Amino acid sequence: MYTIEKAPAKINLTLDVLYKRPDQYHEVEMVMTTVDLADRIEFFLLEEDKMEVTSENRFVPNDERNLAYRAAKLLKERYDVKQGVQIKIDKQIPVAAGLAGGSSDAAATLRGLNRLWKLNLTLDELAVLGAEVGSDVSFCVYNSTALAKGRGETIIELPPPPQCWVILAKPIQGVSTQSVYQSLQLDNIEHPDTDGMVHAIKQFDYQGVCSRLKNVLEVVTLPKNPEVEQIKQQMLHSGADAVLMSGSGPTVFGLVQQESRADRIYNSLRGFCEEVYVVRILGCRQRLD
Ligand SMILES: C[C@](O)(CO)[C@H](O)COP(=O)(O)OP(=O)(O)OC[C@H]1O[C@@H](n2ccc(N)nc2=O)[C@H](O)[C@@H]1O
Ligand SMILES: Nc1ncnc2c1ncn2[C@@H]1O[C@H](COP(=O)(O)OP(=O)(O)OP(=O)(O)O)[C@@H](O)[C@H]1O
Repeated sequence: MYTIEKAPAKINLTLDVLYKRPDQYHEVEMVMTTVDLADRIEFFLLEEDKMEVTSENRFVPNDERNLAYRAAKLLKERYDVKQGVQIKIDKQIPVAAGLAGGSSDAAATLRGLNRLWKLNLTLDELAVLGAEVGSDVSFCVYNSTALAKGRGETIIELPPPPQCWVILAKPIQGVSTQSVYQSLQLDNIEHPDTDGMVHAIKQFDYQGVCSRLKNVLEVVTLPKNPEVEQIKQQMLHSGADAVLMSGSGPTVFGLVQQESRADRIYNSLRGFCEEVYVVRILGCRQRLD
């Protein structure tokens, strides 16, 4: 028996931090959506009681540190599954990029194994489990567009944003999410207009979405990674309607409506940025195979 799942990347249209919680996490409000840059994950049923995870990507651990492995272990233990699984990750999403690649692999593993092991859990149940693996995993279980609250695990789904092209560019140096949150000064934050962003999405207002892109973690990541600001400026100079760093960075995304402009931005970035992608917004729940 065998099944397959796609694990798409997410981008943050807004990211706000409200306060630091007693559990050391930060209370956040974020509007997130998905794009069609995705890892592809295969799951092979093993009658033997063992789990394996493999990926050709040298930055992805092939052991219990892998978030897909952690998700599988959690599901197996919680539902006392006696069968095993071999998980093969075809990594397409850049690692440590702010695109939730590992979280999306974990979420895809919950969906895939729910089928393979015939557990019949709902997406809502998988999302609750996902929160135990990481803050972004619950969002990735649904693969839609959502307002995320709490430490990221409280998901209020939204309609997809107006369709557009998304140019993603990742500087070489990855970023540690933990160190970005730790370095954030909470007393001087300029907060995004989260309600306005939600309204713009509901109204299908592309300009409204563009004018409200904001991520409070930029103030930490940008000074330490000058390439991020350079890429933002280059994208704007080449015709992007709006640009923002995703998550804790360092990936920058730009939005445009015309394909020709997306191509122009892509070509203008290829000189000084190795990893550049032109993708579409997915933004709604779908069966992704
Ligand atoms: C930056 C974002 O990707 C935006 O979507 C998320 O907030 C981070 O999600 P994630 O990578 O799944 O985060 P986790 O793996 O749960 O946590 C990594 C580290 O980030 C910090 N962290 C994360 C989420 C949160 N709401 N507050 C935090 O302070 C914590 O120090 C934690 O140890
Ligand atoms: N399946 C996986 N794919 C990618 N990285 C993984 C995976 N499992 C564990 N990791 C580890 O997690 C770290 C962060 O990787 P990931 O690509 O998820 O970061 P990210 O895109 O910044 O995540 P987020 O946006 O949720 O903060 C990597 O350094 C890697 O060692």
